Amino acid sequence: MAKTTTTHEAGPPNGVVPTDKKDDLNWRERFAALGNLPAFFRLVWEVSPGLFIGNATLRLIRAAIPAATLYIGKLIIDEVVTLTEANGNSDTRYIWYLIAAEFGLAILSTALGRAVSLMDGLLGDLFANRTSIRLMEHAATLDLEQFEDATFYDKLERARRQTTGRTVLLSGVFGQAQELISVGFLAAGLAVYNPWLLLLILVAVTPSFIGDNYFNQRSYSLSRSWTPERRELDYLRYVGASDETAKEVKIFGLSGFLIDRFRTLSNEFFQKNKALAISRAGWGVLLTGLGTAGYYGAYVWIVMRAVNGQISLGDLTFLAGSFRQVRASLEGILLQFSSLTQEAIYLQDLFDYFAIQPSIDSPAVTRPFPNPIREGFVFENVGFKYTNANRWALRNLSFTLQAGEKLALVGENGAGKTTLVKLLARLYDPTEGRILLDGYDLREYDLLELRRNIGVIFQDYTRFKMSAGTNIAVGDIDERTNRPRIQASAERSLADMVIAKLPDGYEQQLGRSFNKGVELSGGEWQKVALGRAYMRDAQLVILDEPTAALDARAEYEVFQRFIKLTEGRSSVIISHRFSTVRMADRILVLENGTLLEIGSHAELLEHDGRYAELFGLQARGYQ
Ligand SMILES: Nc1ncnc2c1ncn2[C@@H]1O[C@H](COP(=O)(O)OP(=O)(O)OP(=O)(O)O)[C@@H](O)[C@H]1O
Repeated sequence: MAKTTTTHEAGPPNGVVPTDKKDDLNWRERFAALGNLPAFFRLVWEVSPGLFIGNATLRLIRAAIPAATLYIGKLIIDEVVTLTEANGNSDTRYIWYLIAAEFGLAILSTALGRAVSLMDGLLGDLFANRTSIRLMEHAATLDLEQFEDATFYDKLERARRQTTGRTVLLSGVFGQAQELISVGFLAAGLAVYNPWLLLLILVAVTPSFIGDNYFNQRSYSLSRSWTPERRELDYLRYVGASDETAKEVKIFGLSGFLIDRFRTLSNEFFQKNKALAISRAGWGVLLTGLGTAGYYGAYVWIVMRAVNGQISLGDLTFLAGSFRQVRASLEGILLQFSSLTQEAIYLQDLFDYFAIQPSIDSPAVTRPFPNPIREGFVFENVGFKYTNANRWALRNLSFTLQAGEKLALVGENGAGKTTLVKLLARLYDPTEGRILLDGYDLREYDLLELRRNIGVIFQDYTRFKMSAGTNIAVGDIDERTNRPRIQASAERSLADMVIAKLPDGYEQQLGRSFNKGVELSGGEWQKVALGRAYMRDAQLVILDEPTAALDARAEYEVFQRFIKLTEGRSSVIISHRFSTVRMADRILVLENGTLLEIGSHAELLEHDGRYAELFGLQARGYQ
């Protein structure tokens, strides 16, 4: 791959192409999305059954409070009327009990409200952590190729957003259930007086419900169809204001260009959103106006009945209060319902992401990994094409990497060297042909065991913003506390000299993103990354140009040591420096994804083909 940077920094994804446009969801799909709720609750339950049950119980109790409070209010007013009529000749103890009861309910309601939001918060945090962990666990199982696909990235980004936003759904659904039960109590009270009142309420709240649903659907469609652009916005924000890119942004004066692009994109989104928000607000006023009219219609009816002496003053306050509450709660429930279906649809993105399955995996029955490797790796007519590419990155490739052999790969940029290495480590599987290890297809071995036996240091290795010691230990992370081993690896890769100069030595935080972090030079980073190759007891060690930033003397020394220290083990070295390449037992020359020549340095010079030509070119350059 023609790369312009040498390292892979932990930044946001780039590469923005249109994604799948499943943006217009109808009612049926919205209801179907509610089907995600049971799975969601299973996840919440797994997080903490205790908090789950506690939350549900407290909410149930709280649901009964509004109806009880209103009813006690009615009793108080009726009692006041009785006491007034009795002209002070009556016992007032009863009314004090009633007031005490109402006070008790008010205190209970506040206490329960606090307890419930505390539990919501705790559950939400636990859920967010658990989902983030699952997200990372799942990402670890997926194919490298899936990460290079823009549609996949959109899914991943939507899923990532789910990890933090789902607390809203959590309290939303619990709150809905609580409100529904609460409405049930109040509605029962209303129905005793007149069931038609309930029908009137339903008619009054329906228009605004339909309106809200419609607008929620449109805003979901808008936000979803804008996923790629939002990713681009994130990316622009990152490139425009990050320590990683600041150098080039300044030198090339890119900030104007980046800001213009950001402004154009964000403004376009803002305009679309604004249009939607304005029309939503306008319709909202009209439709809720209808609801209000319905409410006052019923209110007039209740007041007239009280005036005519058909119901008591207490009944009047109870009915008017119940009516107002039922209407507000129903409106809330219906409103919440549409945002609930919306949340449930977003949830679909999370489950979609978890449903993605890797295609590169271990077979059900695996073959024991050879230790030691006896015959080596055999490429049999191997061809590979990247999914999104229309040309073959490798084609008709047949050769053997013998056990214990040191093989160098040579070829121009884009010839397919890195791709070949990725096939060896099963980051991809061949599109055509097969790769055998000791006579059996690589796909027959356990994937993790294969990877454990292969150590690769890529040219775009990751500069982890962690300690120097950890940056070496990632070569075999289980050994991260094994300081002698880390030190031995550092000595072998010449990183020990780099680390000796750091104030905190192996504990030194690297990279400037964190407090007290120290930045290394390109060559120093490479020496640290090279240490990873020595951490692992791999049978095949691959170095994909990890020495490009080293000075000539350091590279020579690194490879001298490498050849000596990996004695008896197979290795593959990719380098554009022929002084390094010639140290290998054999050299494989790739051109446009095909094998041009293979042989030892002497043989290839003798052959006087492309290798001899390139070698001569570089040698002359030094004369
Ligand atoms: N992830 C990818 N998706 C699509 N095409 C890719 C991908 N990676 C590499 N390619 C293409 O495959 C071809 C071979 O790339 P590869 O990285 O193997 O070359 P290379 O020989 O290692 O090059 P270099 O010397 O520049 O590192 C190139 O044409 C490149 O554009």
